[in-house]
Amino acid sequence: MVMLAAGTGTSISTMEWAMSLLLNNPSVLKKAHGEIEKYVGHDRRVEESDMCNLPYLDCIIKETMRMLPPGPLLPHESSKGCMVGGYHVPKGTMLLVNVWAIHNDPNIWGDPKKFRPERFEGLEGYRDGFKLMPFGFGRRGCPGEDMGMRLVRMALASLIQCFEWERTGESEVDMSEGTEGINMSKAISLVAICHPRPTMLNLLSQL
Ligand code: HEM
Repeated sequence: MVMLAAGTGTSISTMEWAMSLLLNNPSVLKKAHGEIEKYVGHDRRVEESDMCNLPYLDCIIKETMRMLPPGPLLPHESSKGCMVGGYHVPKGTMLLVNVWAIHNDPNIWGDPKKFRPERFEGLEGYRDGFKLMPFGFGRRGCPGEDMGMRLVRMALASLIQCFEWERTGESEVDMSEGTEGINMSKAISLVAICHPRPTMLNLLSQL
C-alpha cells in the first residue's frame, strides 16, 4: 500500500506538470519531439531501451521536478542531536526540508522561474550536490526513484511521439499549485487537446 501511495501521486503529478509546461513552451515540446523523431522515428513506438538516446527528455523531467517538486516539504527526524547552521537540533526534532525553496532559490539557480531544460544539458545524474533533490536524500530517500523516472520518461515519450498537443484556447495553462495534501499537485487539472500525429496513424491503428 505504501509503495502504491508513494509511487502513483508523485509520478502522475510530475507528468501533469511536465505536459502543462510543454504546452506553455511549444518550442521545448517541438525540440523534444525532434529528438524522438531523430532517434526513434515513426515506424515503431518508443521503447524503454531508447531512453538513453533521449537526453533532452531527461532534461525536461529534471527541470519540471526542479520547478515543481512533487514532494515540496520533506519531513525528517534527527536521530541524534546535531548542529545545523549554528543551531543546536536536539535528538527527535521534526525537520522539514524545504525542497521547493532550494529548487527555486535565485542564489542557486539562474532565473529559477524560467522553464529552461537546457540548464541540465551535460549534467550527469539527478543530484548536483544538494541543489536538486526531488527524490529526497539519504537513508529515507525515495526507493522508487529509478522506477519513477522510467515511468515518467516512457509515458512522456509516448505522449509526445504519438500525439500533437495544443492548449484549449489562447491563454496559457494555469500553473497554480494546489494546497491540499502533501504532494505538489495542480490546483486546476490539466485539460488539453490532442490529435494522433499523421506520421503515427498507421502504427496507432494497429494497436
Ligand atoms: C516521479 C516519481 C517520484 C517522486 C518524485 C518521488 C519522490 C519521493 C520523495 C521526495 C520521497 C521522500 C524522501 C525523503 O524524505 O527524503 C519519497 C519517498 C518514498 N517513495 Fe517516492 N517518488 C517517486 C516515485 C516512487 C515510486 C514509483 C515508488 C514505488 C513504487 C516510490 C516509493 C516511495 C516510498 C516507499 C517512499 C518512503 C521511503 C521511506 O520513508 O523510507 N516512489 N519519494
